[in-house]
Amino acid sequence: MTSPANPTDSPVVAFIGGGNMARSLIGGMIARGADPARVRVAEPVAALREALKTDFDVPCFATAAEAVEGASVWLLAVKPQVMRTVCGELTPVAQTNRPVAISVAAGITSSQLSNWLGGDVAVVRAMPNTPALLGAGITGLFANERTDATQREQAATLLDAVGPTVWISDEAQMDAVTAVSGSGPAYVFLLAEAMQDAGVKQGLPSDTARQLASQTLLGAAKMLTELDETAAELRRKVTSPGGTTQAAIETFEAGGLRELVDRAITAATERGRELSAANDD
Ligand SMILES: NC(=O)C1=CN([C@@H]2O[C@H](COP(=O)(O)OP(=O)(O)OC[C@H]3O[C@@H](n4cnc5c(N)ncnc54)[C@H](O)[C@@H]3O)[C@@H](O)[C@H]2O)C=CC1
Ligand SMILES: O=C(O)[C@@H]1CCC=N1
Repeated sequence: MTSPANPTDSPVVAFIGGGNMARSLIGGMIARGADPARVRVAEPVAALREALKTDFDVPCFATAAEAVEGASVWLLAVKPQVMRTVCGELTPVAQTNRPVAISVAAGITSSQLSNWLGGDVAVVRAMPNTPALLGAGITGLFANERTDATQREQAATLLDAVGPTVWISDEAQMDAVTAVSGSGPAYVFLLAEAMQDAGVKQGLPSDTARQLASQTLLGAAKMLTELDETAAELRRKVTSPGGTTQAAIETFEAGGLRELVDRAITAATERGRELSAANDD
């Protein structure tokens, strides 16, 4: 988080839900200098509250109503399936205090969130990912028409603490953002698992295979983000004609990797739409 000249200039942020995604965001914010006293967390699971207190020294509460006391920014980080109930608990205070509600929930739309919080509420949808924990996340953002410039700035500043942010002007695209970058780390972890397992099958010790696969993914990601070359160009530079890479790439292409990735991302995008539809009246 950008360090304000006076730490009390930063808004008090209430996290509703202290699970995996909240933990990644809180960890990233604290590592970048956010004041733990200005981050409040509602989490019903006592063990998760204890871990958040121990690791980040943030005040934790069993209920959402306690956590939002004095908070002008709410970060809703519960599962899509329980979002409506959680918003229902917060409706009176949302209508009185007029916070900006930032939701990281997949699929749930800004109009659903605004309605569930009593109507006419400033809502920002954010789709971060778990590399946020290491400050290496990326977040897609969408703001509804009720948000003002200060609230959009607050949302962007909060998420900028854990990696770059990208504003989306068409809310319908948030499901595609979710499918590419929200869920994306899991695809990379799946690839890492498969590379490690295949390396072990070819005779490498497990630790060695893990180190080789992990550092290769890190190095390739650094080239993708730091060099001014496309993924296709970088791939071609590894692929010597008639060499080992060509043998592997041809196997991937023959196996339909591109179509498989397309089908996977289409399925994730559609699941986002279903999560929204399942929560409509
Ligand atoms: N895990 C990920 O990589 C990402 C998750 N998201 C979104 O983040 C949200 C949370 O996902 P995860 O952190 O993975 O799930 P999670 O299950 O780890 O965390 C949700 C937490 O909410 C708590 N909770 C349930 N009812 C509550 C209530 N009434 N008040 C306060 N807290 C309550 C649960 O005890 C749980 O710890 C989801 O909506 C998901 O779509 C978005 C981007 C990436
Ligand atoms: O799997 C999910 O639904 C959430 C949203 C993006 C990553 N995890």
